[in-house]
Parts: sequence; C-alpha cells; structure tokens
Amino acid sequence: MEVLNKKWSMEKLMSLRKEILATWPTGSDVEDIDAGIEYQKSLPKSKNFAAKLLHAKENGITLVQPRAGVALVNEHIGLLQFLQNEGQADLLPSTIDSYTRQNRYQEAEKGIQESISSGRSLLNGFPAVNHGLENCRRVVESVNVPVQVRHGTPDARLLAEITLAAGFTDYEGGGISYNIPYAKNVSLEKTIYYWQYVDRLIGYYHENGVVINREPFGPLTGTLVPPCISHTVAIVEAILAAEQGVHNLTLGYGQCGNLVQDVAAIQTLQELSEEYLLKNGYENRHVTTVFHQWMGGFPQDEAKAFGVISWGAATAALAKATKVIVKTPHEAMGIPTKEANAQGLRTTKQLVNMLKDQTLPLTNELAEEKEMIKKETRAILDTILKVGDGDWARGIIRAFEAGIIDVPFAPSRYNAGRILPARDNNGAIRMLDTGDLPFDKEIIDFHKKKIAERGEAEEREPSFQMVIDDIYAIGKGMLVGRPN
Ligand SMILES: CCC[C@H]1O[C@@H](n2cnc3c(N)ncnc32)[C@H](O)[C@@H]1O
Repeated sequence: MEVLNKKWSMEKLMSLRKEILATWPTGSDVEDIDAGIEYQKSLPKSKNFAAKLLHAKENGITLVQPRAGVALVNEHIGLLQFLQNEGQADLLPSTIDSYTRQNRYQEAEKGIQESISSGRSLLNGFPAVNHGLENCRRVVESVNVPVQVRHGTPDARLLAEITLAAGFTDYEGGGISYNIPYAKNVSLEKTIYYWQYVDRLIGYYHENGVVINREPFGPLTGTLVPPCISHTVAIVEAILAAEQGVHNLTLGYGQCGNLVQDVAAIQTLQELSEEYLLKNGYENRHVTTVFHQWMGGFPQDEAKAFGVISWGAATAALAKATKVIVKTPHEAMGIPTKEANAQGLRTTKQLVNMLKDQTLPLTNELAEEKEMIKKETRAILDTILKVGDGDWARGIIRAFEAGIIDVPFAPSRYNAGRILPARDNNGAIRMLDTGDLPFDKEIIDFHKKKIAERGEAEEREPSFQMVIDDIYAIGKGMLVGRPN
C-alpha cells in the first residue's frame, strides 16, 4: 500500500469510520460525527487548547502541564482537579494506559474491573475508549482548563473519535513519533495511514469551526536524541498533519541538558517548522513549541530530582518555549502520586515565573549552535523530499529505510539504528557516528572535533563507552558521563 501525502476526501474518511467505530462497543456513541462538533462548540473558549497556547506565545508566557492518568473516572477527575488546584497546572492531560495504546481494550476492561475491586489504579493511565463518550465528557467538564490526550498509540483512530467528540482539544502523537520509539514491528506505511485518518478527522472539525491542536511527540526515544533528528520528525509530522487540514500545531523537543543547545533547539524548531510549512504551501498554520523536561534516567533522591526538574524549567523559560511538560520527584520510581506530581508542577511554576523577564542573549555560541542545527535539519529534510520524488510521506518511509533519518535507541525494526550520539565536553549532544545521515564534510568534521575535545579532556579515545556513560550520567547526578 503506497501512502502519499495527499489530503483525504471526506468520502474516504466516512467509508472507513464504520469499521473503526465497530472495534469497541463505545464507538457506537460517536457515530454522529456532527454531534461531536456541536458539543465542542458548546465549550467555553477557556477550554480550547489552541487558544490558550497562542495567547501564551503572544505574551511570552511558558505554560506548565503534567502527565497524569489513572484507571477509574472519578479518581481521574479527582487527580486532574488536584493538579489544577494544588499543582497550578495551566493545561491538563489525560495520559492513556498502555493496553489502550495497543488497542487491547479487552485487557483495559479487565484492568478497570480489577481497579474497582482492589480500590486502586491497576492501569498506568486513563482507558478513555473503554470509559466512552459520556465519561470522557465528565472529565472535560470537571476542570477549568483545556485537556489534551497524551498517549503513545500507533493506531489512535478510535481513541481520537471518542476523545474529540468528548471535548478534548489537543491530541498528541503522529504516524512516525508514535511508531519508531513505541513499536517494534509496525510499518510506517500503516501508522502514517492511521494518522492521516486522525488528522483528516481533525481537519473536518476545523472546517466546521472547531480548532483542535496537534502535538507530534517530540522526544522520540528520549535518549540522547540530537536536535536535528527530533526536529526532522516533528516537522515532517507537522507537514503530514497540515495536508489533512490541521492548522494548529505544537512541536516538541526533549531536553538534552546543555543550556545553549536546548535554547537553540527550541528557537530553531519554531523557525524551521514555520519555514517548511510555508514553503510547502501550508498557510495560516499556527506553530507553538513544547519543551519536555529531561526524559532520560532520573536520580532516585527526590532533592536531586527537583534539581533536574528545575533545570528543565529554567531552560524552558529561557528558551521561551510555549509549554513545558513537567516531571516529578517520583520519576525514578514510576507513576507519581498526585502530591508528587503537583510538587513537580509548583517547582516548575516557580522557576518559570522567576525567569519570565529574562532571555538568553544571542551569543556567538548560541548563534553557532542555531546555525548548525538548521544546517543539519535542512540537509535531512531536503534529502527526504528528494528520495520521496517530491512526496513527504513516500520520502520519510524511504528515508528511514536508507538511514537518512535515524532515531538513536529506537526499538522499531524500520529504524536503521546506525547513528551514535554522545555528549561533547560541555554536555551538548554530538554524534560519535553519523551513520547514513546526509551530512557534508563540514558537519561531520564539526561533530568529530567536538567529541575529540572531550576525549582529550578525559584522556580517553572517543568510544561507545562515552555513550553508555552519558546514558547513566544524570541518574548518577552528572550531565556528562565522565570516566570514573
Ligand atoms: C513518554 C512519557 C514518559 C513519561 O510519562 C510519565 N507517565 C506515564 N504514565 C503516567 C501516568 N499515568 N501519570 C503520570 N505520569 C505518567 C512517566 O513517568 C514518564 O515521565
């Protein structure tokens, strides 16, 4: 099945809807597509994610948002209200459980029943499909701020149908970012096709006056992902979504830890995505950015965890990211309590407020970092379009096959896995091996030089050991994985 970046007709979407809605009984609640649109229109503007994001962007505010989700509806509502009231969350999620992410609704149902009988949440998120339309509407109506669906679902079509009709106004993910880091053996043809359905549905909401924001999953594997790699995936997903009629997009990036590189990453993500959307003919698109606090291993010690959270908060504020996704002091242990989640939010809010009136000056170092990220990202994007003979969907599929785009430490067998990232002597992410990325000699020599500087400082040859040391460094209280 060749997948091309072409807008679906509504006839095509409607011809497929019946089959999708039939995959679980709650799908029958949303057969009337226009009822969902009418419900969305009944919501106050204060519940609209895109509106709040654009207001924040225009006013230089960095909004704070947690991840959160539990098995049962009343407990989930209580959790979100606590994070809104005690955590001062500007935006709320509903993090979906792993069974639902794999379309394993039967097991999600079992998890719901066991959570009821045991009196505690035995799912690692909110099983929105099983709970269905009315319960999801209760969630949306129980809080005062916009609510987003956060998950990791390769086939997210039914989840989208139900949650959009229920009043969620932002939907995370994409056919690449929820495949390559999340699945081992699902082809990109399939997941790009599945997500064209989701984005076309959102395009239909848009055509009928309802703005739904889309957030490709920025961090990918969250493990030493160079900015050019996550930018490339985010921008291609933005283009694929824009083709289906999506107009509001939040593009994301996972914190790497070097301040200059992270600020450069957020600024270039905004600039490059606007550039590529426009030059591909997508006008009136509104792009915002989201900075994810450190996605790698965390220290167990809660005081140190607050240090990592604070560093992510400070960086997001200095980068002027529109939104920051917050971690908690329980990160090293697992799903946080609502109290720990609220603490992470308040810590972040304190930093963001204190840094609201400061920005990182455009030093030569920052300018050089921005230029390098743009050069690398453009090289990859332009090669993707070339190998796709002018089509972004065909191009990204062929590019993954050829290693032209390559996500470090991804489980997917469709990912080449030939690049090797490692930190330089200042902790910025460079590449020990650029694999088959379409980089010229200048870029390759830049990475070699930066890594060599670290080797000299540590009196060791650059090697895979540096990569391993860097993966464990933050959990051990460091940034650069220095030799013992
Ligand atoms: C890719 C996202 C990983 C992050 O997502 C957090 N996460 C996952 N599920 C939940 C949940 N149900 N409630 C609060 N946080 C959650 C993990 O801790 C990790 O930080």
